[in-house]
Amino acid sequence: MPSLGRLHLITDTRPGRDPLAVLRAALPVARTELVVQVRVLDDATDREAYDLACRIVAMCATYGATCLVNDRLHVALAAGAGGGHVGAGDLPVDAARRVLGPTAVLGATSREPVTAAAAVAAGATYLGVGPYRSTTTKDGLPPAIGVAGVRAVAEAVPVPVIAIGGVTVADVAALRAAGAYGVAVVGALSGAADPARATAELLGALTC
Ligand SMILES: Cc1ncc(COP(=O)(O)OP(=O)(O)O)c(N)n1
Ligand SMILES: Cc1ncsc1CCOP(=O)(O)O
Ligand SMILES: [Mg+2]
Repeated sequence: MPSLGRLHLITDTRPGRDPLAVLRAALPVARTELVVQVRVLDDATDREAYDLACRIVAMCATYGATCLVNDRLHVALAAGAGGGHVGAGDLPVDAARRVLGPTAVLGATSREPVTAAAAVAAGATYLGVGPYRSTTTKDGLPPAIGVAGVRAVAEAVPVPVIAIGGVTVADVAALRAAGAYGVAVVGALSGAADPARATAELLGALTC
């Protein structure tokens, strides 16, 4: 299984956003430390998801970065991605593992230690833990878990914990101190005036 990058960039495919431009800026900076998660809107077709995933798989390959696909594991397989990410409304983790096979990267969403440990037992190789803070990027999220919530999960599992939800560069030191291995972001890169610089700042905080 490949080692996991610490900076997870989740594609922002909302109207007016340009996920490929953000990726073109981030990839040369973060290279193997970048994990790109292809996340499309619910109303996107599988064809649209597949086309985007294929482009991102190819871009990642140039830099040794890992591409994962959110939710749609058949798209991950078809596009040759390194794995996928599932949450409560998606395939259960054990089923996702069967779909992806034994060597794929498989992320699972978790917000507390008991389900986190169960996800690892079912085959998750990392956990997306949050929301750390409230965020406007996704509707309908449960309350933020903060640093204490991230720490509780990190202490309970032997796999990398990736904190998600409203994460900015200013949060990274505290999250790392709480046991997070890395962070997943949408807005911190997609909304940045200079995504290359924002990538360098996040990476610096993650790897110091
Ligand atoms: C790294 C990471 N962590 C959590 C999530 C959220 O996944 P999920 O709960 O399935 O919600 P959607 O992203 O599918 O709306 C994630 N995608 N990545
Ligand atoms: C998909 C998802 N799941 C929990 S928070 C979130 C969105 C994170 O986006 P941002 O980094 O802009 O808060
Ligand atoms: Mg999901």
